[in-house]
Amino acid sequence: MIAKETHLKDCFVIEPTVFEDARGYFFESFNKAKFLELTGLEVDFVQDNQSKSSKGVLRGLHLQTGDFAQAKLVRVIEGAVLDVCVDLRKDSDTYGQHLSVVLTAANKKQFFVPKGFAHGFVVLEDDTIFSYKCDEYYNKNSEAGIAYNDSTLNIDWQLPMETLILSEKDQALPSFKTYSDGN
Ligand SMILES: Cc1cn([C@H]2C[C@H](O)[C@@H](COP(=O)(O)OP(=O)(O)O[C@H]3O[C@@H](C)C(=O)[C@@H](O)[C@H]3O)O2)c(=O)[nH]c1=O
Repeated sequence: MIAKETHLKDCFVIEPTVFEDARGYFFESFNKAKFLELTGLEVDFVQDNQSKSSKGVLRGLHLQTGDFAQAKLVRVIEGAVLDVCVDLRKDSDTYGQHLSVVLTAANKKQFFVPKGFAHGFVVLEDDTIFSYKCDEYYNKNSEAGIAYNDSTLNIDWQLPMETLILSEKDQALPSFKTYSDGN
């Protein structure tokens, strides 16, 4: 397993060691001790989530605030996504900057999104299954988000904007400025 640092502090791209043989493959999808050794971060995951989406579905940009802020370790089990996180830590040198990583079933990459980041992904293949671990429980009242198409963030989602499929909730998310002014 390797953990690659990124330009956003505490954000890591994890590449597991994959053992292939005549039966197929095996890899450790999470190992708390190795994660600590490689990243220096101690995480205590308490909830696992899984979603399935068609090509063009965009989920995000989401976060939970306050006591329910979540760090997430995300990956793709089937299909492919462009995964994006945005640094919303006001004391961070990279506040407002984002990072995009292509996660696929084939590359088996994982993305560690720390607390204090908004997170989202766009689905690049039909029947994509997305899976992630969270270090805090879901709390509806702590949910927040930022519009995926915010002009300040200017995220390249790699698919034509008019083909994207969003939930009603995600279509109503505020701009980066509106969110930042209130938090
Ligand atoms: C996130 C979540 C949702 N739900 C419920 C609420 C709702 O009825 C239904 C679907 O929720 P959503 O539309 O918010 O699902 P979704 O848009 O997939 O939300 C997820 O998006 C990605 C980008 C993230 O980073 C996640 O943290 C999470 O916010 O599932 C839970 O019961 N537990 C959870 O942890």
